[in-house]
Amino acid sequence: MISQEPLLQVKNLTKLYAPEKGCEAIDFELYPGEVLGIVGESGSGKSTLLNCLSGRLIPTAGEICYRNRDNQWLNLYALSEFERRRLLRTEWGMVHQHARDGLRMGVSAGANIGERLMAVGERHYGDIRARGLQWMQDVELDIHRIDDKPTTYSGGMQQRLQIARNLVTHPRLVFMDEPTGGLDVSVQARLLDLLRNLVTHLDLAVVIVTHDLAVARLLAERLVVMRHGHIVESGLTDQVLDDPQQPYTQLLVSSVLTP
Ligand SMILES: Nc1ncnc2c1ncn2[C@@H]1O[C@H](COP(=O)(O)OP(=O)(O)OP(=O)(O)O)[C@@H](O)[C@H]1O
Repeated sequence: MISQEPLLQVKNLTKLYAPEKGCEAIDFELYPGEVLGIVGESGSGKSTLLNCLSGRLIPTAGEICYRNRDNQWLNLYALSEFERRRLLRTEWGMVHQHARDGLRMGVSAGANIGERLMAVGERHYGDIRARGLQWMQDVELDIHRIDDKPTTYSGGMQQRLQIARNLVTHPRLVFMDEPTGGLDVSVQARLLDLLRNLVTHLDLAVVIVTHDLAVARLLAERLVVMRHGHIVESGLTDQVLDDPQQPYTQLLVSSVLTP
């Protein structure tokens, strides 16, 4: 359900490494429960934008405002780094393309899920363990492997674990960077199905970066198309993909451009 007040407001956001390298003058709003896809060819600025949005890369100009659980508007880069990190652990989640960037590989799967709960103040070992087991089930991981380290998991399993670790604290907003990239096609399809169900079931707001338009079509309600650091087209996913207005989007959709 999309409510009237946005969760995130992005105004004139700019982070440039060189002319047209990075992102420039980005404006959009994200509503609760909405999945926004950011698509574009390699080097168009998708990751730069996502890193700014998720509080991990300080922009050169512009503002990102987030409405928190207490209904207060926070200006992301007016917060201290400590407060931004706290948001990422509590109200937000971040699913990286490479699970090793989002997991602690040296501790068990159960600890990977449990430490997120501890970070939001849970202390009861039995409860933390029970929720770890439940989440392993929810992402279709074998619960008998809860004490194994992620290094012994396959790529697809690691990605499921990373998703469980992120969602266990019931974030309101999750950033995803190519969450199915680098996986086998069959593993990708099952993971996408799982993600779609979780996003709907938990009513999550998501910003997802992908160069795969099939992933965008399946998960995102709305798309922004980036080129050379700018948004060249945006709108409802079906509209953008079925009836692209801009020549660049037309090329992208007809797969003339390689990712
Ligand atoms: N730390 C950096 N220093 C200098 N230039 C950078 C840096 N990070 C990214 N860039 C440049 O900014 C541009 C946008 O990069 P970005 O990673 O945001 O693109 P992308 O759309 O996410 O690409 P991909 O799909 O390949 O990940 C590229 O030209 C890249 O080389």
